[in-house]
Amino acid sequence: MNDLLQVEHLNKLYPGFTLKDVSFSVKPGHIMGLIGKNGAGKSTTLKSILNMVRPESGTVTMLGKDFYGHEKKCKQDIGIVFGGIDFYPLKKLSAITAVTRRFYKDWDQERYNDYLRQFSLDESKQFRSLSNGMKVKYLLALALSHHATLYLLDEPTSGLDPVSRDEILHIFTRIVKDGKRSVLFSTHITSDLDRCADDITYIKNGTVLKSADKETFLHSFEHLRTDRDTGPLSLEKIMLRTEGSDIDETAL
Ligand SMILES: Nc1ncnc2c1ncn2[C@@H]1O[C@H](COP(=O)(O)OP(=O)(O)OP(=O)(O)O)[C@@H](O)[C@H]1O
Repeated sequence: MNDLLQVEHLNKLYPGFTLKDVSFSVKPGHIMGLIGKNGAGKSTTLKSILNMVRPESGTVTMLGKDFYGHEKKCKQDIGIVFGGIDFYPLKKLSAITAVTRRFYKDWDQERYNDYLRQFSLDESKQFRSLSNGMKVKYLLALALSHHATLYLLDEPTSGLDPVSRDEILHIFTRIVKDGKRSVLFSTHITSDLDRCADDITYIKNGTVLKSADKETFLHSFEHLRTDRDTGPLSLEKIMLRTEGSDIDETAL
């Protein structure tokens, strides 16, 4: 089966920041984690893929189609979550859902109601009155309720307590289990990826440092290991050492 997402040579120029030649692909049945420190370009990558910001160049093939040429059709088949966007802050959840539901041909009200219950969401509340974690859960409930094939999620677990994070990671694992769907999500919480990711893409200063299946990825950072490391390096250690901020606590 073909990759569900192929990103090739994506470039986006902001004053003071450039996303440079970003390429990677997501296989069906896989969960890919997008890591990188604050300001590395994770959100810009996801936004450029989705044409939420217009990239200078590059191609995005989604579910076998050129995304920029078939945006409307492709969007039916993808679930998207972007944190930090308080759209319709004064609207009640029920009103936002009513608009969303109309957009998706494959909207599944029963599944949506199940997620409302599972996430303890009250539809009569205004979006702005939700806690940050509840906002993320609500956006996830929308993204998960129209039988998408590909999920593109910007920090979907940030702001969630450990129990809720666990719940969400289980949902991701369940989604990809049939081998036909995929999840791409950015995160700072590398332990979430230790637990559920098949593949990792590491963005540093706007470029892809490494994109590979987790085993190959971890192996390619073996050179960062020191004599004091007993086991393989965790993703967190890899990031800390790559970014040059791995403080030796025994030296303090
Ligand atoms: N609309 C914009 N105009 C100008 N610069 C922007 C814009 N959006 C993002 N940037 C810049 O692009 C760079 C990458 O930002 P981005 O949000 O992609 O990083 P990130 O890896 O998602 O960071 P974080 O982990 O903090 O969310 C930053 O320097 C940011 O200031």
